[in-house]
Amino acid sequence: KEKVEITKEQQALVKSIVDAYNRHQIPQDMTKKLLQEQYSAEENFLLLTEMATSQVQVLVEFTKNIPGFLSLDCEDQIALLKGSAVEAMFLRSAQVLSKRMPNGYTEVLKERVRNSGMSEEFMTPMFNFYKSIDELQMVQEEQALLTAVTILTPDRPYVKDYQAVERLQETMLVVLRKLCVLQHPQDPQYFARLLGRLTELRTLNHYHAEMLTSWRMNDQKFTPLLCELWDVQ
Ligand SMILES: CC(C)NC(=O)n1c(-c2ccccc2)cc2c1CN(S(=O)(=O)c1cccs1)CC2
Repeated sequence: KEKVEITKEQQALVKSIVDAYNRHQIPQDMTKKLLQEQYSAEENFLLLTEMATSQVQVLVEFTKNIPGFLSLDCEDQIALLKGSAVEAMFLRSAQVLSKRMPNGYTEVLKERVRNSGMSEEFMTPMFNFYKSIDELQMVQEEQALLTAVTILTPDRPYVKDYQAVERLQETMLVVLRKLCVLQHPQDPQYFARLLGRLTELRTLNHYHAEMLTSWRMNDQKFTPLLCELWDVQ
């Protein structure tokens, strides 16, 4: 039986990342707004725009707290944020949905997302992803570390110092694997399943790019931040 030990410094690393992850949550009132009275597709779209824009700001703050991130080359920091923003948004969305919310809230939230002018063809992969994350019932340490691992993916476009990013990601993966072994002793495949979600997440990048071009409401407006991030308009 493998004896898994988390070192003091690894504990400190997890603590700083989880604190950052909890400090930088999307304002609850935003998700509550989605739960209030019946909205039209246009209003749902606007709410998602607002939430996604807020999520990008939250993502930047969270990323700055990943130990070692700010020591990376500045242009690589931008390349990592730009390259992981969509995946981080879908991961955060899945984590919002897998939270224990008062019964019925989750369904209402899903209904609003479904009725936001998005083409049906993207609903299936997106909701399949949400379901596969929910099934994992991740604890907050795993959620925070998985988000950090996603951001620190070295093979994003325009990353120059691949090795530096790979070293940081490796540090996160070593700790995440230990946490999974300790948290899910009965499921030795848990860590592997967690990494499998990252592969599924990458496929959503492709759908997202098509989503943007195929948005049914032709007069939809994204915020300047989202346009900058996604190279649209
Ligand atoms: C929690 C936040 C980050 N999630 C969010 O904004 N969602 C959610 C979502 C999922 C579960 C619960 C609550 C919300 C579904 C979708 C988005 C955003 N995108 S988007 O960024 O492409 C977009 C931006 C503007 C128009 S469309 C479309 C799909």
